[in-house]
Amino acid sequence: MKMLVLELYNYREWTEILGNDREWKIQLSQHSLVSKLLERSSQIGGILLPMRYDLLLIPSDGLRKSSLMNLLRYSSRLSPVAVRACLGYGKNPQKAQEEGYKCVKNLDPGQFRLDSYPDSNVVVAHFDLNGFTDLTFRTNVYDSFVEAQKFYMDILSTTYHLGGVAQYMGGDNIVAFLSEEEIDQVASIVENNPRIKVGIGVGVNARDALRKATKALTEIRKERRGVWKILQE
Ligand SMILES: Nc1nc2c(ncn2[C@@H]2O[C@H](COP(=O)(O)OP(=O)(O)OP(=O)(O)O)[C@@H](O)[C@H]2O)c(=O)[nH]1
Repeated sequence: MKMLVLELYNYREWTEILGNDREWKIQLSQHSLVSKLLERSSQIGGILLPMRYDLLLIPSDGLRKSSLMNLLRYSSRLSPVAVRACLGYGKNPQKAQEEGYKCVKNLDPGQFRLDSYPDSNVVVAHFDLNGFTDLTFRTNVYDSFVEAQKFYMDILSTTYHLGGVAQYMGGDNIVAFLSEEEIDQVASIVENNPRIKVGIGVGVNARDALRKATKALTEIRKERRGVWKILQE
């Protein structure tokens, strides 16, 4: 599996020159950059996973090298600091990003390294809590946010051990990128927990897999049965 690792070089030093009244400026800069790179990565069939905001990931199986190179040049124009990036390759998303980060740390600012590797199918597990919006026991916004974050931590730690990379997507939605070998393990996660359901998508690239995972979730809702569903075609 392939994972593009982007690093905003010397990001801490940049934040410090903004002075004490900086947090709003950092948030503005980060969300603006993520928004533009999300759009560009989706246009080429991928998705941006913001992670720490100074270290960002793009699942890259099924994406053209030329498209990734154009995206990186674009990111350099937008970023407040130099960008360096490397395409990592490994047996699962976690190993791929690990290899990518090892490579990035040896690059000069502004340098990109996109070696050629074979493509794998992209597997996305889209997890969702049942009845999240209509649970009346919650008394305020913050309780629902805390519940969603607890759910995120549960999924993050479970999929971590499967070599996955998870990202909170808003509401009660968590997506995890995994290798095809781990699909059966995902099903067992939800079979033991009636509160959650998962749609699994297998695609030629991240956007295709995400679309199928969301479609699988929608079908589970319609059928109102089953806690997991896999869509591959
Ligand atoms: N990122 C993302 N957020 C979503 C999606 N669908 C809904 N949301 C958000 O998640 C919240 C919960 O939506 P749902 O999961 O559909 O609501 P629910 O009450 O859990 O309904 P069921 O899942 O059918 O039990 C919504 O208020 C939205 O904020 C999605 O596909 N992706």
